[in-house]
Amino acid sequence: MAYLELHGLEVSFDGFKAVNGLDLAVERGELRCLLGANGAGKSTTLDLICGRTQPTGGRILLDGQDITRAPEFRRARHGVGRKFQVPSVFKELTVRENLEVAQSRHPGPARTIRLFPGLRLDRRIAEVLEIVELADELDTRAAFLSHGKTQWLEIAMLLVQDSALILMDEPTAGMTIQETGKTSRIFQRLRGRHTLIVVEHDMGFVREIAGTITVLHQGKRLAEGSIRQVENDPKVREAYLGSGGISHA
Ligand SMILES: Nc1ncnc2c1ncn2[C@@H]1O[C@H](COP(=O)(O)OP(=O)(O)OP(=O)(O)O)[C@@H](O)[C@H]1O
Repeated sequence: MAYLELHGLEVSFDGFKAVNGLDLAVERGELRCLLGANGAGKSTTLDLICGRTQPTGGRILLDGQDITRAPEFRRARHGVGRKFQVPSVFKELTVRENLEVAQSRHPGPARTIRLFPGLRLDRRIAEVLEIVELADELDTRAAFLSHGKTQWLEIAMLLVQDSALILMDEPTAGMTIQETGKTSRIFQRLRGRHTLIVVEHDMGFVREIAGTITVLHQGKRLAEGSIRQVENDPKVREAYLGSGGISHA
């Protein structure tokens, strides 16, 4: 049994099936990319997994437990974390304060380390700051962070909550090439420690990070495999016909 399983998942908005019998299996520690043309159902799939949208059919199993009807807050307690395109950091708080607030929502054992006299930092926060390369911004107010750093802070907020399954919608949108490169390094560090499902249009980024890619089309799984396999899949080529192919999605 895979860590996350979707079986015949379905959601209908006024009769329109945005997700239409979707089957998906993601192993623990995997980094899975979801691709598909506009309107294919990618964001809606993330909404269904995190509980923001209730399905009209099918089942969602997380670590063997049926969470199909579980409310969003309970899924968050089970370790489902969602990062949206618009960051939800507290602009008036510093990086450190944002992480402390995030952690206080899901407190783990208190593990503090001494940085220098008088300043103690939770060990997990210190680890996460290294992962997202924000250790130098500890006392910077979030309002003054660049776009990329704000996105990494939000990822860090999910990490300090020990989210086991992290869902991200276009994490590199609006980033510079350098920021995208750094995001790819961050994701490589997360691989194996967290399970990630990433909706992304930037194919250069997908090439750098992806193991297995799932291509959605009209709310269903159209293809799955390595980047080479999906790029060469005739069904994928046909679905992207007119849009310049998957590399230009
Ligand atoms: N709450 C809603 N009510 C009605 N229709 C919706 C709702 N949410 C999504 N849809 C429709 O469902 C379809 C799938 O939308 P979704 O946002 O999941 O696509 P997507 O693959 O993420 O596309 P994009 O790449 O453009 O973000 C679209 O046709 C969209 O208009």
